[in-house]
Amino acid sequence: MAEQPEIFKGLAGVPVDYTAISKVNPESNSLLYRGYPVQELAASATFEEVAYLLWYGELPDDVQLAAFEERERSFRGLDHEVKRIVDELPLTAHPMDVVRTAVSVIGASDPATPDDSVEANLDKSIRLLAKLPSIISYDQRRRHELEFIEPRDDLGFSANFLWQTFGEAPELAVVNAFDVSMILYAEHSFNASTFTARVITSTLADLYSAVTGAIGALKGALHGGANEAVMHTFAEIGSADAAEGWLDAALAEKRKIMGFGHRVYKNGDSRVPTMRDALERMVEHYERPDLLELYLALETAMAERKGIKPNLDYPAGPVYHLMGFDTPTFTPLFVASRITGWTAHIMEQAASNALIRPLSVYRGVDERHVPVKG
Ligand SMILES: CC(=O)SCCNC(=O)CCNC(=O)[C@H](O)C(C)(C)COP(=O)(O)OP(=O)(O)OC[C@H]1O[C@@H](n2cnc3c(N)ncnc32)[C@H](O)[C@@H]1OP(=O)(O)O
Ligand SMILES: O=C([O-])CC(=O)C(=O)O
Repeated sequence: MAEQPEIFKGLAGVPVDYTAISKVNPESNSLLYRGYPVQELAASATFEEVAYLLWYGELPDDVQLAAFEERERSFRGLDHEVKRIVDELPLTAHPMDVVRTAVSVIGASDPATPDDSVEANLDKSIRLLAKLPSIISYDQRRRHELEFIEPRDDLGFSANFLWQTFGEAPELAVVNAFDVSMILYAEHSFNASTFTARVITSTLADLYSAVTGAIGALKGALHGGANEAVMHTFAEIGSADAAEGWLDAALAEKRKIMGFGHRVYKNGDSRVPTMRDALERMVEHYERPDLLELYLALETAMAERKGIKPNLDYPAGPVYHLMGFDTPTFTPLFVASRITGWTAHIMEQAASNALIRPLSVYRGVDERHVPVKG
């Protein structure tokens, strides 16, 4: 019998291409965006600066940043057509389905959709970055029978996002924590949704098609959907003293504990300490020490039972909860950030393309023949 090729299920451990956008290093537990450690960016840059860095390869100077911010702010509004189609979607639709549909509508209405020049793709990317907060806040508010709040062009990305969602001038501490989450979620090499975007781009399909596919890939609980699942877990557990018992029962049922584990990091996610600091600040701000106690109790129990550490979704979920976002809106918040990384990868793939088409090893029934009738 012919020797069977080795199969790498889930492409685990298989390098499939080069990238200059980010470097995930599990050995040093570090993450670099275009060479800069993500912790330094979270401490000293804004999310807009990080978006610029991911797309253009360098941090902007003051003039470049001012021009970039002005452009981003000018695209924040939503066309009537997008609102009309969102309004037609049932409230049973998950907010990720709403975001996916809205991006698809924007792509179908944009005359520049087939233009795959770098300039056109940068333009589409900044438009999507600017519009996603409007889409997400519009959807959360319609579910509470609240009117859409028009974007403000005197606020940065994160402050405006919070303003459009809650209709109150957000406090600086909250804006900062939200901005940190956007920076940390922005980019992570060949994760499942980014790879999906690259596969779609590799067929020469347009940027909107690639982003729509990436949103679908992010929705699943093994990827972006885990930030929502963390809050469901917390609701199920109730309080810190119930965490150990809950975990033992969940593990006995062979359940995956959402917000823990990672395909690449096996000794903790490089982004968690920064996001956990933000969580601690928010717990203090909103006076919810009980939430941090529950967070720590489950983290400790998971370390003891399985030796598995949290990923970024574990601290991000409770931060968004404290800010007042509805739980099903958490993964769309991930989209609002990751649009930067996805589109940077779409442009990188387009610039050095090869159709992505791996092989499979057939193990179905042997060749057979359709019986001749009559
Ligand atoms: C921003 C992000 O997208 S980060 C990822 C968010 N996803 C989650 O939080 C979902 C929960 N986590 C998981 O399901 C996994 O850790 C994944 C999918 C993220 C990574 O999975 P893989 O690299 O395929 O690792 P794999 O699933 O093979 O896990 C290895 C072992 O650890 C166990 N394990 C890994 N994560 C978990 C978990 N969260 N809960 C319980 N057990 C786990 C597996 O059951 C497996 O055990 P076994 O060897 O006894 O079968
Ligand atoms: O890298 C991954 O597999 C998942 C992840 O953490 C991310 O996309 O941020």
